[in-house]
Amino acid sequence: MSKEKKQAALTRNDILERLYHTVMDRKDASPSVSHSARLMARGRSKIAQKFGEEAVECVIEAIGGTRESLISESADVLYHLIVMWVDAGVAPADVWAELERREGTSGIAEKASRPKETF
Ligand SMILES: N=c1c2ncn([C@@H]3O[C@H](COP(=O)(O)OP(=O)(O)OP(=O)(O)O)[C@@H](O)[C@H]3O)c2ncn1[C@@H]1O[C@H](COP(=O)(O)O)[C@@H](O)[C@H]1O
Repeated sequence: MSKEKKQAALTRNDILERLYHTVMDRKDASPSVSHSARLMARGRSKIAQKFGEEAVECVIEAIGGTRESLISESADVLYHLIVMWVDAGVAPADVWAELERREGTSGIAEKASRPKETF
C-alpha cells in the first residue's frame, strides 16, 4: 500500500477512534440523556442482542436493499460493535493489532494450515 493510501486509511479509522472515546465518556453518563449509557445499563446480553439485530438488518439490506440503506445499517452495526467493545473492555487498538497480525496471510492458506478435524 502506498504511503498516501495508508495515511488516508488511518484518517478513515479516526472516526471509529473518536466514537470509541465518546462512548467511553458515556459510561458514567445518565441513561436518560445518553443512548450508549442506556444500553450499557441494560447489560452485556442486551448489548450483544442489539448488535445481532443490527447485523441481521445489515444482512437484509446487503441482499435486498439499496447501497444507501446498506451504508446506514453498516453505521448502526459499527456503533453497536463499539458499545459492545467499551462494555467488554476491548479497545480499538486491540482489534487493529489482531488485524495487523493477520495482515498478509491469505484466508485460504490459513484455513489449509489448520489441523484436520478427526471425528
Ligand atoms: N452512532 C450512534 C448511533 N447509531 C444509532 N444510534 C441509536 O441507536 C438507537 C437504535 O434504536 P433501536 O430502536 O433499534 O434501539 P433501542 O432504542 O435500544 O430499542 P429497543 O431495544 O428498546 O427496542 C437509536 O436511538 C439511534 O439513535 C446511535 N446513538 C449514538 N451514536 C453515536 O454515539 C454518540 C453518543 O451518543 P449518546 O450515548 O446517545 O450520547 C453520538 O454522538 C453518536 O456519535
